Amino acid sequence: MQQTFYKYQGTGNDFVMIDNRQQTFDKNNTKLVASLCDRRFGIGADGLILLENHDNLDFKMVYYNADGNQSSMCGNGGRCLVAFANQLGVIKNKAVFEAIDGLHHAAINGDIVKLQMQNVDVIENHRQHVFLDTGSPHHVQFENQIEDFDIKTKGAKIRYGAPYNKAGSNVNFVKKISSTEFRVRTYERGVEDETLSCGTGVTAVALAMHYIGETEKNLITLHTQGGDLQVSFNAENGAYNNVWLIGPAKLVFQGKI
Ligand SMILES: N[C@@H](CCC[C@H](N)C(=O)O)C(=O)O
Repeated sequence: MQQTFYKYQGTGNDFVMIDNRQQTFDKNNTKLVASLCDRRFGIGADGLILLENHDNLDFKMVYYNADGNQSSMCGNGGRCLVAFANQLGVIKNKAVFEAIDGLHHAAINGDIVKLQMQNVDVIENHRQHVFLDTGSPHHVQFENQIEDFDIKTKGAKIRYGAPYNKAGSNVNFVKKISSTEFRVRTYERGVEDETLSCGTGVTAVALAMHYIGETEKNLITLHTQGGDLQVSFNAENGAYNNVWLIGPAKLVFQGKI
């Protein structure tokens, strides 16, 4: 049976979207997911997302990295899924859905999708980096030569090294532009390369920069390779709530597999 797929992107972080409300997709087929995400032999994407029915909420998000494995939360993917649900008529401009890290509220206005992220109350401030989990694990460190830097090699070394080892972490390199603007490049676990943008990654950078005193603002613009995102939050004694990831999410094309 042929299956319709949709390709979405959020600041260049791109995803294959499948409406799996009828449970027609072969969910445990890692090779199939990886082959659909392959940029030469497949559709090409950083990840694949299933939109599924939920008993009490608008829908459920099931996220796979480009390597074909289910993974932790994807912020840009969540924003793209909200745009997809809106396009399908599953929601009308507002959503509450379940992802692997819990419940998410979201709102869509034109191309702009606002996604509420999980509260963060544990942030590790190490000598050379900050580590936190914003739904996915993120290592954050400064890099002044950020424009001219081998993200893939340097990112992989950190991602596979101690203390992360096989389970790994996403790795974000940051340059401060001002107290409201930071430049970010991200090496993504499960893609095992730089992606043009990472939603949980820029969220981690915004909270980390506030936590270590690089900013006192609570609305931060993050410049990624694929465009600009914003993160807003409330800070209370080193803990963060009411965290929102804001930016564009767009349909690129659709087809049949
Ligand atoms: N692109 C993502 C992050 C996806 C999850 C990540 N690759 C992992 O396995 O931790 C985002 O926008 O948040």
